Amino acid sequence: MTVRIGVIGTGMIGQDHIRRLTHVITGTEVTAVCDLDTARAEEVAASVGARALPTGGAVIDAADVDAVVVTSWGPTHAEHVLAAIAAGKPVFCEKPLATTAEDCLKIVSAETAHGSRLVQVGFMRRYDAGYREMRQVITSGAIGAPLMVHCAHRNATVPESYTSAMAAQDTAVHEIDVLRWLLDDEIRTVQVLRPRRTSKRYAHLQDPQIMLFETAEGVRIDLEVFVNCQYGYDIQCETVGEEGLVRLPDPAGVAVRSAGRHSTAVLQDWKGRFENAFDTEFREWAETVAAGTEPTGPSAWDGYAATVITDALVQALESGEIVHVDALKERPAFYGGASR
Ligand SMILES: NC(=O)C1=CN([C@@H]2O[C@H](COP(=O)(O)OP(=O)(O)OC[C@H]3O[C@@H](n4cnc5c(N)ncnc54)[C@H](O)[C@@H]3O)[C@@H](O)[C@H]2O)C=CC1
Ligand SMILES: O=C1[C@@H](O)[C@H](O)[C@@H](O)[C@H](O)[C@H]1O
Repeated sequence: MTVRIGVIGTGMIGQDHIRRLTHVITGTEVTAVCDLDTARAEEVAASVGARALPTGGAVIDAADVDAVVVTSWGPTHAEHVLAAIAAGKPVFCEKPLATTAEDCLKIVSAETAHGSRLVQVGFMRRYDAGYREMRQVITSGAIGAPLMVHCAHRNATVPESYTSAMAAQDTAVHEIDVLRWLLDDEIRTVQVLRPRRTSKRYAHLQDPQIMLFETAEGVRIDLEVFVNCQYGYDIQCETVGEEGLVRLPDPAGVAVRSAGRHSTAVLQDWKGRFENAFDTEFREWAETVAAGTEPTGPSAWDGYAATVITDALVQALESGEIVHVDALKERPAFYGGASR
């Protein structure tokens, strides 16, 4: 069976996912798209033989759409995800699930009332081969109980519209999800340290930031977010346990020896770094849609937890204090039972 997909939002990542669903993944086709920029939607639709429809609602309700991909701006996600649940259609929503915890909870309630999972959130790092292997090592017990995790999330540059709060909402949100999943643990406190600001970027921006987390099990996590590091896109993660450690590999690249130097290239953006992860993410999601089974990736609950924790980080950035993530509710049985 070919899964017929409707895509809401044909901007940067929407176009990348449409390419993926058309040319990389087998068993999927994009049949309908929409965008506020109708000319862009028409152009993208024509390039893959799809129809451009006027609104997200029209895409969701279309008879030739079996499942929906939401790649519009974050504040519009909740509306589209809720409409897809009301239509009983599987929906893959790029991060964030919603920009407020309240909207995330509306989605959780709607999905729970529907009675089975329909929503998957686009936290693609769970599909990265390195993170998957790291999780296997941790769960196998090979390094003993995890004690500390050291992470870095560096982007070469960001546009001027990027704000200090986005270091949590847009960037660290990926670590928040992948760390909860890696450790099978919940983040309970957060703190943000403000190092000297880089002079290479905008005066309004606190960059870099050091985020500190403590989990329910007492694991301490430090995360450097530096979104104007200049030299490239660099993701680091090292988990230290009682009996050893496991470190994320750098992406493979040829080693060049020339002019007295031995070097390998550093990737420049997330598209290249996580390309294989995005492919696997969509392949596995489409398989569940084709089989009529529940999605197995990050759930609406994970989307909710990520939003609550990023809210706490923004509060911690402003106050300089340790913030307890008290707002996070207990995970319902529908999503796998009580979190710690
Ligand atoms: N997983 C990841 O690593 C990444 C995820 N993202 C997420 O993907 C989403 C989209 O980001 P980009 O593609 O970078 O943004 P973008 O601005 O390039 O594209 C968004 C598109 O959505 C359209 N749009 C906005 N509201 C709409 C609505 N109600 N109906 C139809 N179209 C609408 C806009 O006109 C625009 O063309 C964001 O939520 C972002 O956080 C973005 C980059 C990487
Ligand atoms: O999701 C992403 C962007 O929105 C964000 O701006 C970047 O910092 C992340 O590295 C990327 O994965």
